[in-house]
Amino acid sequence: MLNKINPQGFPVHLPEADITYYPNFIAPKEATRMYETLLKETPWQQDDIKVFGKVYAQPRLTALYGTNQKSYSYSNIEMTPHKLTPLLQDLKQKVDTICDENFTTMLLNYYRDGKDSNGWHADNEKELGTNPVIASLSFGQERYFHLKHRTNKSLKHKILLQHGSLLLMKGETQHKWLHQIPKTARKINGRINITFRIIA
Ligand SMILES: O=C(O)CCC(=O)C(=O)O
Ligand SMILES: [Fe+2]
Repeated sequence: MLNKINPQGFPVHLPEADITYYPNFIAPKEATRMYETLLKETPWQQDDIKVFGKVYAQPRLTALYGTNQKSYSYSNIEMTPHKLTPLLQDLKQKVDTICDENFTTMLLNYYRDGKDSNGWHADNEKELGTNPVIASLSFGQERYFHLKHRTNKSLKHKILLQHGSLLLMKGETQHKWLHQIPKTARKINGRINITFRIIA
């Protein structure tokens, strides 16, 4: 199945970041088949998160998968990984190949509609090590991915993450920049995103 990826990537030119966007990483028809499978076979969960001492239901559904049993913690949530499905193994192989990495951990996010979102953050948890490599695969509804520099407020950027695309962030990106998927008032369909991470 490794022939099915399109390795054409475009650098996203931002200071103190190392980001590449592969708009057609997976062909649309195959990406649609994958979306349907992920939607159906994933044990989606909705966790509570604590923000400034108040408890909220996270505005999206998630699931964690891993090649090891190492848990992943963020926003006071600790997740233990499920074993990879055949589809996730295939996707990991494709993403490992293009990134020249050996990812261990996949965090799946399901944004059911425009009210689901992911607030400003960086993927800089200590289990990811320094300068973590994060690869992000998108399926379904296109959503904007916003980036803002942590200290230079004039530096911001947005990327429309299309169906079947891959976004690769590495180097100092997580230390210097924050990212989010904002809510939208538009009436939109669901989107599934998979971030590939390495937890040693
Ligand atoms: O949904 C996305 O594209 C981003 C997900 C994300 O930033 C994360 O899971 O850390
Ligand atoms: Fe993130």
